[in-house]
Amino acid sequence: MTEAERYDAVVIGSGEGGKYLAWDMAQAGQKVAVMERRWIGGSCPNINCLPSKNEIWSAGVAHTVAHAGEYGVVAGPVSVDMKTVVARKRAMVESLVAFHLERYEATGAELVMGNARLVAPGTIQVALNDGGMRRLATEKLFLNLGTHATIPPVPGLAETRPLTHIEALELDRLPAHLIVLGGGYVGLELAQAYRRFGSRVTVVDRGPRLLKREDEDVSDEVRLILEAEGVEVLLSAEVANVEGRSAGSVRVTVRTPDGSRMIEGTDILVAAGRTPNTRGIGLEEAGVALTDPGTIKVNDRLETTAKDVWAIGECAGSPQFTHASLDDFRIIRDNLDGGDRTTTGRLMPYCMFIDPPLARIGMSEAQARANGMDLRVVKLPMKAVLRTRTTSQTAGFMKALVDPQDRIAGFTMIGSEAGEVMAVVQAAMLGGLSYSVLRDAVLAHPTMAEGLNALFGNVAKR
Ligand SMILES: Cc1cc2nc3c(=O)[nH]c(=O)nc-3n(C[C@H](O)[C@H](O)[C@H](O)COP(=O)(O)OP(=O)(O)OC[C@H]3O[C@@H](n4cnc5c(N)ncnc54)[C@H](O)[C@@H]3O)c2cc1C
Ligand SMILES: NC(=O)c1ccc[n+]([C@@H]2O[C@H](COP(=O)([O-])OP(=O)(O)OC[C@H]3O[C@@H](n4cnc5c(N)ncnc54)[C@H](O)[C@@H]3O)[C@@H](O)[C@H]2O)c1
Repeated sequence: MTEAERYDAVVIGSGEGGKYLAWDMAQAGQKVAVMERRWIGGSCPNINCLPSKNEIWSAGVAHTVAHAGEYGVVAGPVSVDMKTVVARKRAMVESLVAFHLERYEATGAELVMGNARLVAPGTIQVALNDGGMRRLATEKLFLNLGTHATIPPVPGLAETRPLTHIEALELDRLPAHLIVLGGGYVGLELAQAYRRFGSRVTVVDRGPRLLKREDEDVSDEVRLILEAEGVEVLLSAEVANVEGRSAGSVRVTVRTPDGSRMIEGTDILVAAGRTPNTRGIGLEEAGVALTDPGTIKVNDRLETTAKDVWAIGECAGSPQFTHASLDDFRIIRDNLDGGDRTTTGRLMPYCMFIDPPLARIGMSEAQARANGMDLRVVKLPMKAVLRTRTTSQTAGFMKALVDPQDRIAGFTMIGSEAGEVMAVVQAAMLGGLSYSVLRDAVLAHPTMAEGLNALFGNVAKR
């Protein structure tokens, strides 16, 4: 066996947090290597966030053009060329990969393309993609392994060769009837996009409502928005079996409270949650314990059960967002620098990119009530925000929770520009400001954020 090459730090997986950590440590003069088996820069730029938002934007353009007449603009019949949709996305991904390669070059972090596994504590073996093997020994090890789409153990499902988000974002043809298994983030974003491209779309979820982490009024509004565009939504629908072949003909038998039903489609997309990439790579043998769902066991400083081994992002059970993985990097970096930062209590915003988008920061109303919190809840329909009258985007609402000390405990918005408006509220929350600051701020007219004046104007005084 060849002697291991020595490194100060090795990162397995070039996801968001891992690559920033590698670049940061390498720039500080350390000898750092990043092992990546496929996606240079991780999932976000290659197969997840940015490719999906790219194609969702194309779908939005199709929708706008199809509805141009409502705005007095005369356009001809609309058709979508999926080959061009995918080509635009691929060009973006290529440019992002090039950007990442430049960062590796500039920082001096070494990118090693291959499949890595731990063969002993602190020793990693990489099966190189272009053949051969390398062994690296490291002082510090960072695991940024990510997750992959879960294929639920539904009889016949795997045999249909279902699409996951990866293949769905590479489709250069339009499915005639796309069945989407799972009404969460991935399922709903892609369901609306494919509906806008021109597919018939049916979403099947076993839960009694969409987006179970959100309040019921939020789930109901999202469902109304999607159904208004012709997306069929089947809830409390347990999938009994699936037959056929995706990209051809699939038959999905579902059991609902109203009895069994068969849905026939041409393609099936599985969007039923994620499974960590933590099995079979020697983690437990090297003292890195896993939790029951297979995420890496970490404390609130993202330290694993093994000495000098940290975990980052989805494989560490962090919230499944790119910005969470990025913040994991900051926590580890600052603690290595003598700081004392933890993941406890961090504010984690998110935005689901259906149109109009759903954004949330802080608590939901249901969470607050379950915690017995004494909160004032205020709501404002988006049609009360005058900007929406100018754009005809009146669907949705804003909702805020205000605590007894007049601080904002949570904010949810379904509406145009929701992610941007949420950032304003987030800044107020981070600053510990009273809700009255947003109620009384002079906000530019007519903007979506201007609605915050009226929303917080509804808070009853104590
Ligand atoms: C369709 C979709 C859309 C999304 N959209 C958004 C969004 O809009 N906004 C948002 O915030 N989040 C979004 N997410 C979630 C987001 O993409 C992830 O939370 C984010 O990319 C963080 O990932 P990570 O850092 O944990 O790991 P990843 O970025 O997944 O990186 C892990 C890397 O490790 C590599 N790897 C794993 N095992 C090995 C091994 N043994 N050897 C070598 N390499 C290995 C993998 O190839 C991968 O590149 C979306 C997810 C999906 C599925
Ligand atoms: N815009 C964003 O930030 C964005 C976009 C996409 C994904 N993501 C992240 O990725 C994560 C994973 O997304 P996801 O959509 O795969 O998971 P999810 O957890 O959001 O939704 C999965 C859905 O599938 C349903 N489901 C599971 N098994 C089923 C079965 N056998 N039959 C019918 N329904 C079933 C669940 O009830 C749930 O509603 C999200 O939680 C999110 O954190 C974020």
